[in-house]
Amino acid sequence: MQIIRELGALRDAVRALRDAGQRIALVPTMGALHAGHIALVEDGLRRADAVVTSIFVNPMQFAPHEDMDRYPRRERADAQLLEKANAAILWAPSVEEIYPQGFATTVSVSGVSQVLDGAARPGHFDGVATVVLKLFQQVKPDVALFGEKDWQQLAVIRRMAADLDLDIEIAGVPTVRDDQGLALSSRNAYLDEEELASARTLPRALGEAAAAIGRGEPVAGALTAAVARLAEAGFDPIDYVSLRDAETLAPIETLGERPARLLAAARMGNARLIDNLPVHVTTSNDK
Ligand SMILES: Nc1ncnc2c1ncn2[C@@H]1O[C@H](COP(=O)(O)OP(=O)(O)OP(=O)(O)O)[C@@H](O)[C@H]1O
Ligand SMILES: CC(C)(CO)[C@@H](O)C(=O)[O-]
Ligand code: BAL
Repeated sequence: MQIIRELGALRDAVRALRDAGQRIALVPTMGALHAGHIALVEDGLRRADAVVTSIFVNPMQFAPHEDMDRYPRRERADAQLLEKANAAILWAPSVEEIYPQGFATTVSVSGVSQVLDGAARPGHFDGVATVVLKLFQQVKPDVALFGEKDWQQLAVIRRMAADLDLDIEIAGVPTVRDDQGLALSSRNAYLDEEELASARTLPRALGEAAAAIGRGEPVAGALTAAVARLAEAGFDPIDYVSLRDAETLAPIETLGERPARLLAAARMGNARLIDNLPVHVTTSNDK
């Protein structure tokens, strides 16, 4: 695996892959890699011949009070994991390489960027869209893979790709969870054992609410019960637990024809955690 830090070298390496007839997948990350990231690389290798993984802790998507400075950084271990997963290139640029002096452009996807995490973290998705479009321009992948754990991010990127006619397939990869259902996340490293145990209430509360709504119970009651469970487990603040249209993220009060998603964000200790699940109508014949 090549580790590349400069744009000129990246362009040369990508061109060489393309000249060799290879289809290219891009997996953008912020590093501190875990099995969720590796699932993206593995899926990339099923969809393309060569995977480029980027590691870049993007200052533009962090607010000044957020955890940019203490975000876990462990490039050496990350490189070993990627090598083992058969990634072709690790693209690990510096902040100056991505945002040189004078950088002045922002990509802003309205609507889907402004609700939920976009409301809780103003400007966050502008930072994500801007850096992802830059990564797309740098690597020019055939396909780019994103985790469903960050469901809203995936929706923002799909919207951007459609709106800007990007000729790149955007693939969502199912959330990888630990054996008790907690979504793997680099920020789980901020939790001690006790907090980790409490954090596992998040997928359980979402699972129960999704099942209740699927059975036809009132949405508002199911959401209120989930919030109460999270509060009891020690989540504070609970930014949202909300039923949304899976694509537009518009609020939903009753299940209809379009796919629905239940999304939540809440803080446990020093970690702000997010999670989401699909919500399907079930009948008494369903298991
Ligand atoms: N558990 C997971 N399952 C599948 N994909 C994941 C998982 N966790 C992260 N990803 C995906 O990996 C990509 C890079 O995410 P990122 O580097 O921010 O990791 P993270 O674990 O989500 O970190 P954070 O704790 O900062 O949210 C994103 O597309 C994200 O959705
Ligand atoms: C997509 C991304 C790499 C952009 O910085 C980041 O938001 C992430 O890791 O999910
Ligand atoms: N995984 C999303 C990146 C962020 O929280 O900034």
